[in-house]
Amino acid sequence: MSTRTPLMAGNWKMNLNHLEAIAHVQKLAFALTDKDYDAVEVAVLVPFTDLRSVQTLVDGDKLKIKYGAQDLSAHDSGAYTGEISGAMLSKLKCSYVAVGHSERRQYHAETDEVCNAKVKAAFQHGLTPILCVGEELEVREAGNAVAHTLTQVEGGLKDVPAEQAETIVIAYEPVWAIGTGKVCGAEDAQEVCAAIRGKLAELYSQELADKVRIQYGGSVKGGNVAEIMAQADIDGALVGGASLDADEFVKIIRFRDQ
Ligand SMILES: O=C[C@H](O)COP(=O)(O)O
Repeated sequence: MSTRTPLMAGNWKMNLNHLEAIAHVQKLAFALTDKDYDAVEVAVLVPFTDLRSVQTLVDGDKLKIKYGAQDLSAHDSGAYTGEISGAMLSKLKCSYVAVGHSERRQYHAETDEVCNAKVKAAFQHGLTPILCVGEELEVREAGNAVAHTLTQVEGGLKDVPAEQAETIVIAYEPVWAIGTGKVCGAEDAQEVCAAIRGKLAELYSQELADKVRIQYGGSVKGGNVAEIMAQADIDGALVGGASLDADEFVKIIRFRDQ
């Protein structure tokens, strides 16, 4: 049986200002119990402008909710207007940072090379990257979902040493299932997640592959999370829309009760 602790991460995307963020995290914290935290790791990936507020709340109330950002710069510092470095996120005690979310790849032209540089920057600053991968609809329809996704995994991990790679989180998010209400069938998601684990074994070792947490993302809700989490190679969810509703996100965290 897997010893991987499930990671349920809410990606708020560009939602909730710093005041709304406090209210939302307080609501989550009020609902969650030690039993929840013993079974599942809970994280929120928030807009940069929310980080300080969330940090203050988490620190002040000694909350067990982890937090992080949705992107970081590949650079450490310098003339990169509008960018936020890994060092800055680390200073705010972020645990996680998403890298290569499909919305970054699509709207900001992030390539596998850029994602690879960001994965390295995250590790360099003590952050755990959540590397997002997944195919567009036409790629799936052409039968190339696995090959496409594995290319992204390999590209994102290029020259990343094993001692870092073993702590990465990979989120498999088929682009056509994001925010559309169309969930990837649990068996289809398992097929790709198993292939990702196989690729990690090929690139590193089976022992390392067995340690890495692989999330599924794409229209996850309380009503479908149990079936997704029942798959052998799925170790959590990266949740967009449903994470903005505290009650729904709590249901996802309590997937064993659904
Ligand atoms: O990062 C989260 C994913 O993009 C999934 O978003 P969604 O749950 O709204 O489909």
